[in-house]
Parts: sequence; C-alpha cells; structure tokens
Amino acid sequence: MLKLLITRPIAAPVLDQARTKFDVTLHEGGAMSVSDCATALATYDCILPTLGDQFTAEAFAGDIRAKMLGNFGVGYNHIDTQAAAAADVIVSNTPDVLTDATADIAMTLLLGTARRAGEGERMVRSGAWGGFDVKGLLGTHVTGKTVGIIGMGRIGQAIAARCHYGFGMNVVFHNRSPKVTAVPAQQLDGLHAVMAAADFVVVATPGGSETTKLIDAAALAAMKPSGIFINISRGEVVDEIALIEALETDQITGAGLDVYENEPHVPDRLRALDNAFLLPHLGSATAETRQAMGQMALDNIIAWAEGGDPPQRVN
Ligand SMILES: NC(=O)C1=CN([C@@H]2O[C@H](COP(=O)(O)OP(=O)(O)OC[C@H]3O[C@@H](n4cnc5c(N)ncnc54)[C@H](O)[C@@H]3O)[C@@H](O)[C@H]2O)C=CC1
Ligand SMILES: O=C(O)C(=O)CO
Repeated sequence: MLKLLITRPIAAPVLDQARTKFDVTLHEGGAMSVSDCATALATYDCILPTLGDQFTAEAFAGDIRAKMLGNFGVGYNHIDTQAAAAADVIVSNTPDVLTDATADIAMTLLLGTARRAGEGERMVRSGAWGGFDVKGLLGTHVTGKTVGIIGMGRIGQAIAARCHYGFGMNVVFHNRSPKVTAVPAQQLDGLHAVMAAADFVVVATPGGSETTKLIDAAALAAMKPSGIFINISRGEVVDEIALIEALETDQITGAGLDVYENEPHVPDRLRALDNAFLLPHLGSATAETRQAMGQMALDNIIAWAEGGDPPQRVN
C-alpha cells in the first residue's frame, strides 16, 4: 500500500475512505515546519497537506520519495509549486467547492464592518449597552453602494453576485487579465481606479509572490475616507502596517479581515482597533465545505495513485 500522510484531522468519512486505499499516517501537532515538510517528502509516497504547512523550495531540496501533494484548500501559496515540479511532485488543489462559503464570509465581513457588528456584540457582552440609542453605533448603509472587487475569479464573482442581486450594489473590479462576467460588472482601468471608485473594496486574489503587498499604502490612500476594506484572500496581499495606519488615522472608515500576514499572529495594534472586524480565517469553515474539500483533495490523490492525471492539478 502507498504511504499517505494527512497533515490535519479531516472529516471522518474522508479519512475512513483514505484508510481503505492507503497506509495512512495522521500528522499531529498542527502546521508543519519546513523541516517537518522535508521529512514528510522523504518518507511518504503522497501527502494531503493544508495551509500553514511550509512546503518551501528548501523543503524540496533534499531526498524526495513523495510524488503527489493533494492540497486541502484552493490557495496553495504555502507550496512552492515550481520547486515541486522540479522535484517531480504533482500538486493539486480544491477549487469551486469552497467558493460559496468563502463568498458568504466576505459578505459577513462586509456587513459586519459596515454595521459595526463587532463593536455592538462587544458592547452587549460587556454589559455596556444602555438601550436603544438613536445616535449609537451608526454604520454605513450597504444597499445601492459600489463594491470594488480585486481579483474577479471564482470567489470574486460569487461575491459580485451576492452584492449585485442581494444588495442592489454597483460592481466594479480589477483583475490581472480582462474578464467577462455573468454578473453585471465593470472592469476599470487599474487597481487604483477601483480603490477610488468603491465604497467597499473586497480583495479576492490568490496569495504568492505576484500579489505580495499588492494593496500598499498608495492603494489604500486612493480609497474614499468613507471606504471600507475587506480581505478574504491572503494576508500577504496587503501591507498590514499600512492598513493599520490607515485605520488608526481614520484615513479609511473600517476593515473586515479573515486573513493576516503571519497567521495566527494578529498584531496588537490591529486587535486594538474598534474599526477592524476580525475573523480567524473562516472562509471555507462550514462542515459541508470542509468535507467536500477533503474529498476533492483525496480524489486527486486517488486519481494519481491509479495512474491518472489529478483533475485539479496545478503544476
Ligand atoms: N479566507 C479563506 O478562507 C479563503 C481564501 N481563499 C483565497 O482566495 C483566493 C482566490 O480563490 P479563487 O477565486 O477560487 O481563485 P481564482 O483563481 O478563481 O481567482 C483569482 C482571481 O484573481 C486574479 N488575479 C491574480 N493575480 C492578480 C493580480 N495581481 N491583480 C489582480 N487580479 C489578480 C486572477 O486573474 C483570478 O481572476 C485563493 O487563492 C485563496 O488565497 C480561498 C478560499 C478560502
Ligand atoms: O482554501 C483556501 O485557500 C483557504 O484559505 C481555506 O479554505
């Protein structure tokens, strides 16, 4: 039997199925360091890793037994796919099955930030709420406003649909390449044009070297002072310090974040801000979605083990 390492406790039915087909080891201890990953690559035939596991170029530099990484997650910026290819290791991911759940979290952040839900919840829990207040915690109206989406892929378009059909919003976007969308939306000329036009900016690009600090101080400075910034992509896409400064100085009105530059570390300065609505990387976190992601990751590994090409191969 081929030896498979699964780096997190995935849904039981998927784990059970994996055990019927592979000699499975379940990694314990959370995210794997570069040296854990190097050891895993030298020890197992195939691996089902996820976010946080550091499959860097260095991890692929030693002896490699593994031939297949079936990543649990659509984003694979934690895997150096070129180093993997050079080492003859196939990488696959889990697109589509998490698109709706992640778009829903983007809307949770958009609405939660606009309507100051975090502040309100903290007020109720602390006992500080003094009753209905005609001027208390006034937020930003959402219906009919303009949303600007950065990265109009699967998730970006699902967010656009929710904004347009659900909230009557006008949709503008910036994408690396020209894009025709089913949802009525206008592709503007450049990132800063979208930052400036939008009441709500939502970032939905992949992470990785091409998008690192795409949202820098200058991009944030292009936003309206009333603007609200949402990130569900990867923390590294945003200059976190520049964002904190924009929030501290009320250069923008608020930010809703699901992802951070150095997860799980969230800077104290960010946690201290009332105008930041912060979630712990919950984009795909529904039971149904996480099971579907596990199944897709495993199906790709099975396809490879049976001699086929994994359907969601990325390198
Ligand atoms: N918060 C969470 O839990 C989750 C986060 N994600 C993140 O969302 C990302 C997007 O996922 P999908 O929509 O499925 O991917 P996708 O590949 O369908 O969409 C990405 C879009 O970004 C565009 N893009 C890439 N580089 C760009 C750049 N420099 N400037 C502008 N546009 C650029 C691409 O052309 C594409 O249209 C994932 O790679 C992952 O990092 C995904 C799922 C859950
Ligand atoms: O799939 C991803 O890329 C995530 O961030 C978690 O689902």
